[in-house]
Amino acid sequence: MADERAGEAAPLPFGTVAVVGGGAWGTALAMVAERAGRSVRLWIREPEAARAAADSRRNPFLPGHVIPPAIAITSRLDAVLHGADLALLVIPSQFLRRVAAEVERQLAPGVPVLVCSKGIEAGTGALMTAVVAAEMPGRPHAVLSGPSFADEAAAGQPTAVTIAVPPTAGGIDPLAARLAVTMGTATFRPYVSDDPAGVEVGGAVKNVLAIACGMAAGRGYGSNPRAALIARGLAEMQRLADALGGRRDTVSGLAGVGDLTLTCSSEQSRNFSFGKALGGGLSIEAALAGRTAVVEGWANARSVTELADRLGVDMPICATVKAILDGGLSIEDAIHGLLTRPITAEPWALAAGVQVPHPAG
Ligand SMILES: NC(=O)c1ccc[n+]([C@@H]2O[C@H](COP(=O)([O-])OP(=O)(O)OC[C@H]3O[C@@H](n4cnc5c(N)ncnc54)[C@H](O)[C@@H]3O)[C@@H](O)[C@H]2O)c1
Ligand SMILES: O=P(O)(O)OC[C@H](O)CO
Repeated sequence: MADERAGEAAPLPFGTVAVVGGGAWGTALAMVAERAGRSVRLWIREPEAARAAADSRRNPFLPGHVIPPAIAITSRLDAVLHGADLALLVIPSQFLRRVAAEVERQLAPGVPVLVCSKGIEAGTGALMTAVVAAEMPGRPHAVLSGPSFADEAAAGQPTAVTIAVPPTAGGIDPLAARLAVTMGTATFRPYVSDDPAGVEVGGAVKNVLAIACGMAAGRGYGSNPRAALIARGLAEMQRLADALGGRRDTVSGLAGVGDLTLTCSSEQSRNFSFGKALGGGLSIEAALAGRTAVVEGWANARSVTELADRLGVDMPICATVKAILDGGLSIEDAIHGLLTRPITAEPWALAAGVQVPHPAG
């Protein structure tokens, strides 16, 4: 049988990539793009840190890695964006709006942006692509998410992610394939999707659930509670994705189950280790002390829960993490509260319309 794709031109990669955000993930993605053969510039916000990284080829946010000399590093946003034909936005979720607005003023019209932040904005409840759509009206955009510790991606360990572009009438927008070939290498494999909402919900909610798993580990709990939090957390992701117009099935993929299992089961996760410190008895201040790296789940426990409340979506684990972080609930009371909720059925049974018998008394 003839290959239906025979004769189709392969998507062309973008040649010059501006990476806006010089934390661990921005630096790792700059290294991935350089490895893929792109001309790469990296924007580090703090001038002194940018100068030091340009000289030493090291970034304290991503210790243990040497940044290839071919990657230009500067704190001048105009220099990074000038002549770029793709910009990656790799900014902590609560700062993305301001940076996106600044990039919009300096980036040539029509140049696409790939959002690599994970989170939901506090106050507005906006997904990261909604923030970009608002601050960069009409600009083509996509989101990259999935199970990807910066350290391992920078080291060239096999990593798979999802790149999602808003749907078009004709299937997956060709921009997704162009972005995939721009970033893809034999060790970094993007899959494409037309469901940014589903992908983004996975990336935002897993941060909160990783804090919950960390808290359980810090309390000395073993594998049963962690598996329960992962599986029931997935149900919360599915409900939120659904309510935001995404697909439940998307959260079964890399950006949902993939990232959830990664961050909920590894001490490498900043969210998990923050939760573990709290579970071990540290105060929030003590658990955050000395950290320069972002703990997205801390702000996102609130933004996810507020969004869920507004949409009428039941997300008891995320709400519990928020209540603990707000200081109103002890971890013991939280666990008791989650385990003694009214009996319910698993999500597929509920989706099939199964009636749940209420316990007597
Ligand atoms: N680190 C990872 O392994 C990883 C992997 C995938 C996705 N992400 C996501 O990437 C995003 C960036 O995280 P990271 O790990 O690169 O950050 P990081 O914790 O390594 O570094 C913090 C970053 O925040 C920047 N920053 C601090 N204050 C700022 C402000 N007011 N305005 C703009 N920027 C400010 C700093 O310059 C620095 O680049 C997050 O949404 C994170 O969830 C991280
Ligand atoms: O270290 P964390 O918890 O911020 O997780 C990093 C990445 O999001 C993992 O995919």
